[in-house]
Order: sequence, then C-alpha cells, then structure tokens
Amino acid sequence: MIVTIDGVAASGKSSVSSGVAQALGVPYVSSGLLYRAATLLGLEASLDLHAAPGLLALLGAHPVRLEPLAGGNRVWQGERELTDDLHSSRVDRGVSVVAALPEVREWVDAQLRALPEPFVAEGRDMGTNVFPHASHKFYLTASARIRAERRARERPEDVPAIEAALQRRDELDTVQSAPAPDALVIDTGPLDLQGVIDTILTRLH
Ligand SMILES: Nc1ncnc2c1ncn2[C@@H]1O[C@H](COP(=O)(O)OP(=O)(O)OP(=O)(O)O)[C@@H](O)[C@H]1O
Ligand SMILES: Nc1ccn([C@H]2C[C@H](O)[C@@H](COP(=O)(O)O)O2)c(=O)n1
Repeated sequence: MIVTIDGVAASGKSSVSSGVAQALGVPYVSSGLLYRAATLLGLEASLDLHAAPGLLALLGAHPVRLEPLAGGNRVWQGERELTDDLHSSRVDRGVSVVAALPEVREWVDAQLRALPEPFVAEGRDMGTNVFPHASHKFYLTASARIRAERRARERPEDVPAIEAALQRRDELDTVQSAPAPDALVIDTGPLDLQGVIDTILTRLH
C-alpha cells in the first residue's frame, strides 16, 4: 500500500504524513529531503545548481541515503547525517533550481520507487508522477499567509518575509505541484494538525 500526500510549500505535508504514518504503523517518505540534500551538497561543493552533470557526479561519488521512519526521515551521506542541515533558508533558496533539473528528478524518483511498501510518501508529485497507482492520494493547501504564520513559529523570520518566500517557491515549483485528478484536496486552513490527520485517516478506513 502507498498513500501519497502532496501539497505546496509549508502546507503541512511532513507533519501530516508523519502523523498518518504513525497511526498506520508504517514509515513515511519525505521526497523533498532528497532534493534538499542534493542542494546542500551542491552548495557545499560550490557547484552551479543549474548544472545537472556536476550535481549527479557528486551524488554518484558520494551516495545519499534516505532512511524513512514513521516519526521522521533521516538523510545520510555515508556516515554523515545531513538531516538537520536540510531546512535552512540557504537550502530553501536553491532547492527549486535543483528540483527543476530532470536528471535530478530521475535520481530522486529512482530512490523512491526502490523503497519497500507500505509507506506514506509526501512531496509535490507523489500522486501524479512517482506513484500514479497509489491506493490513496491527498493534496494539502492553505493560504500563503496561514502557511507563513505556521512557519514563523519555527523560524525567527517575520511573517511577510516568509509569506513572500513561500509564494516564490510555489511559483517555482508549479510545474510539478499540481494535484492528481484522483487526489482528495484538503484546505488545511480551518483545521489544526490533528484535524488534517484525522480527515485522512477517516478516508483510509
Ligand atoms: N493544520 C495545521 N495547523 C497548524 N499548524 C500546522 C498544520 N499543518 C502543519 N502545521 C505546522 O506548520 C509548519 C509547517 O508544516 P510542515 O513542515 O509539515 O510543512 P511541509 O509542507 O512539509 O513544509 P515544506 O514544504 O517546507 O517541507 C509546522 O510547524 C507544522 O507543525
Ligand atoms: N516530490 C517533490 C518534493 C519536493 N520538490 C521540491 C519543491 C521544493 O522547493 C523542494 C523541497 O521540498 P519540501 O522539503 O519543501 O517539501 O523540493 C519537488 O519538486 N518534488
């Protein structure tokens, strides 16, 4: 069984996927972390993030591994854990560029499709491109302002600045971020986190 949870930036994908996965007793897979890892490593190596060959050579020479767990994902490059370095504003600024590269998307998709079922997969195109035959598909939305207010509780930045950054990322990610025609679209604005999780669990039972 594969459950896909897609949505725009900061819509709650990771938090909701973790809650659903824990309730189901299965791992959840955060596809965005692989794009973030490629971005971080490219930045650290001072590579041109627009150029796929250098990024893929780097990823091939030092493979990145996603460890999906129900409570959260951990990302490794050899013995080095990258997880805590993947949600910086610096990575946020570069990741859409990396995620726009077809070769990098193929690299991510190959890793995701190799994972053993069952799991919950979250991202932008899990229900459309990566797992079109998933048994249950969901798509999370909320206004940019609501998403920014939620993110502001995590990061010491002001809400208008976060809102503008989220809107920029929404625009940059538009191509791969459309909901699957058979996905249930959930406006999370009126719901708290547990409310979104419960909405999904109700549909799964
Ligand atoms: N329905 C909700 N009500 C209140 N807070 C929420 C809700 N959903 C998520 N949050 C909070 O909003 C913040 C962003 O959520 P989360 O990181 O899961 O989003 P995301 O879509 O995975 O983000 P990104 O696209 O950056 O990976 C977190 O602090 C999370 O706890
Ligand atoms: N399946 C996916 C997952 C993520 N991306 C892009 C879009 C984001 O800009 C970036 C990081 O994702 P996040 O951690 O914010 O969910 O990666 C994508 O194109 N496809």
